Amino acid sequence: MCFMIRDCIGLIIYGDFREMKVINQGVSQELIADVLKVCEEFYKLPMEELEKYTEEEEELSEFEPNLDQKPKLFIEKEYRPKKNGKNDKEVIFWKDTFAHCTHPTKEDRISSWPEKPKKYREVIGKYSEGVRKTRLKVLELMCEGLGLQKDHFAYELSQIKYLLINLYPKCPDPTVTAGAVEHTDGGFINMLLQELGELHVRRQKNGQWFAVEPIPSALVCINGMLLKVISNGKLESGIHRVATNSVRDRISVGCLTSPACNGECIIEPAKELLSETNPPKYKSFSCTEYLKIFFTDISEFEAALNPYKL
Ligand SMILES: O=C(O)CCC(=O)C(=O)O
Ligand SMILES: [Fe+2]
Repeated sequence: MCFMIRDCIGLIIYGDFREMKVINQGVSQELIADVLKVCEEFYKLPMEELEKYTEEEEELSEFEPNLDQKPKLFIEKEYRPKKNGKNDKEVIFWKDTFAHCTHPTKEDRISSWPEKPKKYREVIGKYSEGVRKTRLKVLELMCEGLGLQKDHFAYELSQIKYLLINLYPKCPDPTVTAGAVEHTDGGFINMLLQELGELHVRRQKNGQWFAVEPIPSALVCINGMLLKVISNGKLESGIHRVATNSVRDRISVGCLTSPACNGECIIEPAKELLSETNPPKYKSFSCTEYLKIFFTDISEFEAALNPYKL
């Protein structure tokens, strides 16, 4: 289904509203091309340069973005088989990820971003600002659709803006590797820039997977689990996975929006949505506590929500 809505943002929405693409969204095609170029150049830097951002024994699953998050690079140095927690099958993970906070784009924060490639700070700064505006708009539209105040996600709930630059190197045998195994994202919304396909999402109704074809200058929005909580189950979280390919390196850039992880932020179904006929499906919980479960329990897609279900 594809339709245009106010302010010329176009949303291409897949059946059950868990994934959609945003077009005409205020981040120009030139800027998108610059972002992909600068990300590609980043990963081509000499290893000594890249290693400035790696921390020994750091696992991707352990990261907890906070406002002071320094840039970190998670490299699959050996690309060796690991267990996929969900079904215990061995898969070779085939992805490196460079991650850092992007907003507010304060001087001291930007000074921790890479100085190389030369245009990294300028291009990523511009892009994150553009995506921030689009993301606010999309969240406002979701509020409108749900019947919430349009600033429901503003402030504390969307304090963390996190950028993930994923590199999936071309792979000799895509049948034994996974770019990303099936998962749901933990925050509210992930706005993804992808130049090549390989992203697949799963239909809730029949469990079938289908490929999300890239559209130049479109961002793919994936609902995270917390959106399910705030909407009291009305919006589903998007289950997705990434395959690898043997032809070209693939780069994707995710912009995640999550609540503050300062131990104080409380997540709960929006009170305006609750009634006798729509009682809360989740109790209130601390975002920090939830994230700990999210990063450790991968036994089910939504395992992190289990303790809070009513
Ligand atoms: O590379 C992609 O298309 C998706 C990456 C992803 O799932 C994520 O950043 O959470
Ligand atoms: Fe994801």
